[in-house]
Amino acid sequence: MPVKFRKMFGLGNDFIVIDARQDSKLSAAAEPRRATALTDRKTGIGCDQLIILEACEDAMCRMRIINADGSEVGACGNATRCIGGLLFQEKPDAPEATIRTKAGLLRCFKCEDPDMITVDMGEPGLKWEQVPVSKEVDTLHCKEACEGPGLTDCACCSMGNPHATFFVDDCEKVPLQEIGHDLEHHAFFPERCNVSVVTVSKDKKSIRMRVWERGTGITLACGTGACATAVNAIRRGYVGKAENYTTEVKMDGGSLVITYAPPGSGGEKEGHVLMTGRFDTAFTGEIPDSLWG
Ligand SMILES: N[C@H](CCC[C@H](N)C(=O)O)C(=O)O
Repeated sequence: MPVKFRKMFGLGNDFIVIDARQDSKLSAAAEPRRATALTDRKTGIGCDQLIILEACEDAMCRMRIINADGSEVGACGNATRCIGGLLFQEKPDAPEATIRTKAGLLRCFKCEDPDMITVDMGEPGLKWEQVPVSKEVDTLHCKEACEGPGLTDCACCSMGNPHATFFVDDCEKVPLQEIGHDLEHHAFFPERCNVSVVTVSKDKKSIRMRVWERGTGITLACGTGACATAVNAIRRGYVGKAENYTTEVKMDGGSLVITYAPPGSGGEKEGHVLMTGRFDTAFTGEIPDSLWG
């Protein structure tokens, strides 16, 4: 029986989704050899991440995230919106959609626009050991990894996966394709990292972001990266109470609206990161036996 999949994407960040909730044997897709065969854009079906849904006792599903290089990781914001949308299509009257990942339990909420989802991405990890980075530093101002043209100023945090945000005058000019791999693998990041180069708009209402993703390379959008960028910009005071701790993160594939009211700032969700944006389903298909092996 051929294995079915859905091709979904969030702002151009694209996913092969395999639903193993009724057949746990399909979790075999997570094996690195099979995962990389599927994600390969030349010889496979092609995607940034492979997403596997599994049955879960304390959530509507478990979501496993495998990067294009076969590495399994803890969080994927764009995929979380896609799976949240899928769960609401299955249960339209559910007040929320819950997804368990390696990083924790995520709650998704419907928006007025049926193609949009809001996700409570939980609390960012702000301590050096939470990111993680290799030594005790102030994660808001890290000089250690600033090795690249124009990179002098980095802030780090975890969204269930490690992120480095480089604030620069003009992120369009950063040669991310050339320097992304070395930054991802910099010794300062013992679990590697996702790298964003960002420029805050003059009116403080938005942030332009380009991203090199751990285990995948440059993508059109990164949900957890947009969250990390907004958290680090708010921590630095580039966006604040006047903007209701909300900013728009503009990526190559489109924008996400992120709210992060820091602990003690008031508000029912203070300390949590809320991400709102589109999700799309492109098509469904069957995996050729040659790729499943
Ligand atoms: N490359 C990331 C996983 C996917 C994150 C991204 N696609 C998102 O939307 O958050 C990592 O290794 O942590």
